[in-house]
Amino acid sequence: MAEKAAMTLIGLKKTIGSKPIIKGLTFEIKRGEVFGFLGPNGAGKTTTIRMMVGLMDITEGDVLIEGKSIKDNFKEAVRHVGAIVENPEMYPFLSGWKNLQQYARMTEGVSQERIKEVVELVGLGNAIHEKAGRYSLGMRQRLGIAQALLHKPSILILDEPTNGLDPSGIREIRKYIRNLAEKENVAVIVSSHLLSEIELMCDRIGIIKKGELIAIEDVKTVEDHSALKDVHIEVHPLEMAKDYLQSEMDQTIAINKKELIVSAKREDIPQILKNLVNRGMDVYGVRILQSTLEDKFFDLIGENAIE
Ligand SMILES: Nc1ncnc2c1ncn2[C@@H]1O[C@H](COP(=O)(O)OP(=O)(O)OP(=O)(O)O)[C@@H](O)[C@H]1O
Repeated sequence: MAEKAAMTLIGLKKTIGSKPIIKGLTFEIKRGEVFGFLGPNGAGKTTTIRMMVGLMDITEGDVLIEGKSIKDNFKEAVRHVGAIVENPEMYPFLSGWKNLQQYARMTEGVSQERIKEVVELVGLGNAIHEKAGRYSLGMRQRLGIAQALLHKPSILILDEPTNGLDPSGIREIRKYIRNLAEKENVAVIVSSHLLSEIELMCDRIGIIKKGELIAIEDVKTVEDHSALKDVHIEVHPLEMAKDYLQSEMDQTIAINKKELIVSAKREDIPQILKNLVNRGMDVYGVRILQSTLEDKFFDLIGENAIE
């Protein structure tokens, strides 16, 4: 999986007029990982991405791509980048295949073999021979990704790739993005203002708010079985269960409507339930509440997520 950094941001800043838009971003993205760049509208994702790909001047700091500074060594640096920042340009009256060939002609060293390979990677199959103008939004996105991959970049940057897609389109894009991070060992950066749309495709998510990076979260953190969790137990009689567990477990137990809320480790739950049942109490249900990445996201960016 993840290895050396494909892209490094060092104290990246952007000021427009006298307004600081990006206030010093420092982080790195490794090959083989899908990195989510998440933040509410106006947080500064597009501005950062435009600097990452050289579409906008950097006010201060730098972006290194495969170790090359985009400021000092622009040509060498952007050679490694494939990106879709605005809607991918394509000729609607040409097939997807012809579109790719057209593009390949303008790009150095792209073989016919490579075109076949990228079509395979994004799963366009036979649809590649249909006119691009008839493609669904999801298919257009995939053709755009194929195009961005032609020159074998080590970083692929997609600004809001799930925007406007329906749930099945999002599922498809997710599958192909994961697939190409693994098969092509590229670093993929996807931006979004909706956690739910990118959570399942990312290895890590960087959260940006008002031009600052406020957290980087591992998405696939292994569940910690020794951590205390709020266990909600629907049991009858409630008071009897409460008294029993309080004296037995020596801890405060809360009551929420018909449920007890016990703070316990996962491994202790079976014994707690057995004890209740053995003492003649009826257990109707058990739920474990754990804080999700979503809770964390809202905690971090605050209630006014959309500003
Ligand atoms: N040319 C500009 N002049 C002045 N302010 C700008 C300019 N471009 C962007 N901004 C401001 O910079 C901030 C960040 O914008 P940016 O488009 O990068 O955010 P974003 O996170 O990509 O949001 P969205 O999801 O809405 O695209 C916003 O407050 C925006 O108004």
